[in-house]
Amino acid sequence: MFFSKLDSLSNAIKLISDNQRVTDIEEISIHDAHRRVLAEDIIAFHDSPPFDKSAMDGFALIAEETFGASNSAPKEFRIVDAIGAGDFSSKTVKDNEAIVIATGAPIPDGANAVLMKEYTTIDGDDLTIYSQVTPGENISPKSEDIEKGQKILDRNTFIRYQELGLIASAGYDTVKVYKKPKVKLIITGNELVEPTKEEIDKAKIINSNQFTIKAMVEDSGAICEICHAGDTFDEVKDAVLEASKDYDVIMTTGGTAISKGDVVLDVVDDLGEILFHGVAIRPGKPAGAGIVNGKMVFTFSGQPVAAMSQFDMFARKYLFEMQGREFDFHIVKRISQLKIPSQLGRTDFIRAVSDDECAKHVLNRGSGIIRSMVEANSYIIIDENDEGYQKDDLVDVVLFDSLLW
Ligand SMILES: Nc1nc2c(c(=O)[nH]1)N[C@H]1C(S)=C(S)[C@@H](COP(=O)(O)OP(=O)(O)OC[C@H]3O[C@@H](n4cnc5c(N)ncnc54)[C@H](O)[C@@H]3O)O[C@H]1N2
Ligand code: MOO
Repeated sequence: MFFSKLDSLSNAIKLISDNQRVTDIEEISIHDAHRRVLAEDIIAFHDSPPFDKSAMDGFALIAEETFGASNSAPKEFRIVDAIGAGDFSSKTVKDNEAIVIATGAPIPDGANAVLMKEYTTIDGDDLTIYSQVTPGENISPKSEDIEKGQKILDRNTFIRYQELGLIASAGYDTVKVYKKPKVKLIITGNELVEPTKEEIDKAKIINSNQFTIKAMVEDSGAICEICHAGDTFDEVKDAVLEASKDYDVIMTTGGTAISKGDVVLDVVDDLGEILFHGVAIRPGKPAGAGIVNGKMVFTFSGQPVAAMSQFDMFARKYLFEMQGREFDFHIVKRISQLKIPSQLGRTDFIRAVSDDECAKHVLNRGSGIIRSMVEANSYIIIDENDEGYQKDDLVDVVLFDSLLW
């Protein structure tokens, strides 16, 4: 595998989407449904509010009886009952009568408005009012928020806190959502060591990909378990085969290039089918993907920045769409503060610091410079048909924040 022919980024993405799978559906408590994706339409079981309710603390009365009331022309009413939230009154309000009512309590029969307490004085059961109200004033009508039987949310809606409130008010204590995909992250490389404050042995490298890629998986709504395989064909093969039985998606890092020991794609080829290996992108050219046991396998580079960029280019969309959630890069236009050279026929994802107007790419662009990803808040994307940009050209930018689950 010598990368003599590279797939275009768009073709590689298409090969993945042609093999898109969706997770099963599970029914979970609404307590656990925050940031999940609905796998059913939500049809309201109840009206909300379920009755005409008072929006203020005050007095339920007949609006027409208050007409003309003012500070200089107060009017007198008689208090005949009092209700708090959770109570209701069995009395019917008649002319010149009022019922003390709390915010949230049901409007009693006969009344058609609530006068706020601030515009009244009380002496025993005698109420003096100093303001008029119009019919319907300070009443939240039944079903103004949700109507029983109405479809209030569509399948595939992402459940934020706002949707949770609506779903609960509609009467759902459980909800059907897409299962979180289970991802096995297989880290290859005998040179890798765990983070340590001690001196690191010669030729060893701290395994940072296990942290970045796992976190990116979790940032895409999925669950990630890590395993460490060695570098040999058999070790990687065992790990991939095992993972393909119990996990929905497999990701590997390392061993994607062409030197001895870069066995990952050989394993995919042996166990299943390679969809692509080698893409006209920078960083991350040796990116690959394949199918083993019906499961998507993403093979990322060992180089930390290449692996993160490859995840963004290929895996994020796959994980989102597995859970019924659409994903596309949200491109915004920015003015490039620097000249950016690129090569025709290759798509570049260039780390950049962008604000509301401008983008400035990070100068140290090596695929091992994790700090460049930390400094950056965005990618400038240079299409394969562009040869780069001059200073002050408008460029396509994707903000990292727009990629998150
Ligand atoms: N002759 C060629 N050589 C290379 C090519 C090429 O086209 N022709 N492509 C280069 C590109 S681009 C990349 S990217 C890398 C990809 O290499 P591998 O995927 O085979 O990765 P490794 O060789 O295993 O490791 C590369 C580098 O990354 C470090 N590494 C590996 N795993 C981790 C980890 N879990 N955490 C942190 N760092 C890790 C590893 O120690 C190496 O330093 O190939 C180029 N070569
Ligand atoms: O992606 Mo490689 O890291 O382009 O050098």
